[in-house]
Amino acid sequence: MAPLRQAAGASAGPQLALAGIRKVYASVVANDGIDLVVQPGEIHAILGENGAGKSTLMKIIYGVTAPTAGEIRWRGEPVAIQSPGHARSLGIGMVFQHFVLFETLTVVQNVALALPGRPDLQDLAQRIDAVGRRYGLPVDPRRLVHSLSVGERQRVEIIRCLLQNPRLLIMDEPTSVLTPQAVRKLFDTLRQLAEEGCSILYISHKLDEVRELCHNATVLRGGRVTGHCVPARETPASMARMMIGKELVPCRRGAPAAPGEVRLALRALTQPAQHPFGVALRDVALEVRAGEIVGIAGVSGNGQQELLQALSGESPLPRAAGEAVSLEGRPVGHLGSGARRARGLGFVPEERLGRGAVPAMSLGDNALLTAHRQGLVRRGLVRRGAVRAFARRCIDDFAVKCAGPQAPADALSGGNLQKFIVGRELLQGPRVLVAAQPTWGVDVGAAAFIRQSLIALRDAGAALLVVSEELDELFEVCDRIAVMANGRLSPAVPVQHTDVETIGLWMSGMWPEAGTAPVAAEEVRHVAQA
Ligand SMILES: Nc1ncnc2c1ncn2[C@@H]1O[C@H](COP(=O)(O)OP(=O)(O)OP(=O)(O)O)[C@@H](O)[C@H]1O
Repeated sequence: MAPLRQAAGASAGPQLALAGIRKVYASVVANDGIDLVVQPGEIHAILGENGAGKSTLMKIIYGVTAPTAGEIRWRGEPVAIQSPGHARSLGIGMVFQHFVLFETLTVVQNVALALPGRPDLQDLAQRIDAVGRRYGLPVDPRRLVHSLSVGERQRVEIIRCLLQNPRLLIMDEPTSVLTPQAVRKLFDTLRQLAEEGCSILYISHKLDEVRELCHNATVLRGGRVTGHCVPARETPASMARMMIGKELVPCRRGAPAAPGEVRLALRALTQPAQHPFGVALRDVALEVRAGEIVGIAGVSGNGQQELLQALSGESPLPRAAGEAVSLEGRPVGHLGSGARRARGLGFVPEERLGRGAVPAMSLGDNALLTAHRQGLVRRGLVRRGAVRAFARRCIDDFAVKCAGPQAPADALSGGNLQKFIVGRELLQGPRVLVAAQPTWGVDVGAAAFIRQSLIALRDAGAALLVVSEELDELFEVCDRIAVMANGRLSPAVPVQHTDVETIGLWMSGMWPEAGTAPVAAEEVRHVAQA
């Protein structure tokens, strides 16, 4: 662990001071009298369960939304931040969880769009190079964004902020899409920035990372500040306790039941890239049996999205050949998503707003979209009472914080909507469940609960395929793990025969071919270095 450093320039007076910040949405008090002080050079974590009010507070600081009451002091002066442009002019930058870059433009064109006036592109490219070198964020300004990895795209976002010389950088869940190596690099950059006096507000559910990086932390619960701590003096478990107000129950995975019959099979699934930036699937083969959870690891952008589309049948583009995907021995590759769901497939997509749920529709109507076979429709008529009751069960069983089944999906915090979508699929008792990033953006308590629910579904005899970028999560819930790299899928190996390091190395596409003995991490590294 990196040694705890004192925030640089802590004596210069606060960079940011919030007093009594309150934000009321129609039916929810999202922030309720929040006080927060951030010193120059301080890396300050904001911790809290899903729906605690973290994003709302950051949106207020970045001028996206106005507080209902309270005072913001920026470098000692009271200020009303009117817009993100105003925030940037003050020296406040924000890197959003979902990057906002134009894929068909180059790096330098993207950066130019965020700067005032019409900067000279050649001069700007040199400045990008210079900032990249200074902070260890190498990226070629002439490259098109679509050709960059997620880690490189994040570098572009950070460079874009740095070119505006921020005094405060807000980072919302910055590591959720990064490889462990990219996380190390990001932390080096953030520490360097802090040493130069830039303050950083850091939102994350990954408590071990918070412990390693952040000088101080403020804990929110129910829109209020409920605690402060120095993360280096805490454990992830003690911080989780502060966040959720009780002891975190670790996930328990008993011995797997002997797996039963093959429920989901992929056979020689090959398909060309479906758009210029897509990935071709090459000879993908996999079997998932009743009573087991198979995980698919890999860095995003290696064909996972294409694989998920081939599995769900959602893609409007030509589908796979029928026999390439089969459910319980019957070919379904040619069928659409409705027909597959009718055969017992449940699906939790990666993208919750837009794919997992229709933003403007109520939770009840969103439940109806995939669960209508659960007695919610009779003789072609929607049974409104049954719809409400089903949505209510999802809300209660999965502790979704919301105003009720009538709440629109886009009024929920990210983590709460994720819990609702997972609940909706699990409560249908699917025979096969395909789940992509099931705990993405979900707080530690809810993530443990979701993982336990996946294991319970396995123990009830379902076959589960979990696609996740979080290796720890895959090792916690899965019986076997495969790796996706460049459109190919490795053999699925039992978790007890592999480790995080080996799977991490397989992500570069180097794994032993089927039929040969599993290769240890040491050997793969040796080959990779040769
Ligand atoms: N536009 C909105 N309209 C109505 N309610 C909202 C809106 N945005 C947020 N809320 C509510 O405000 C509360 C706080 O949400 P916020 O997104 O700030 O939480 P969070 O701590 O960032 O959660 P997460 O970790 O899940 O992202 C939640 O109850 C949420 O439902």
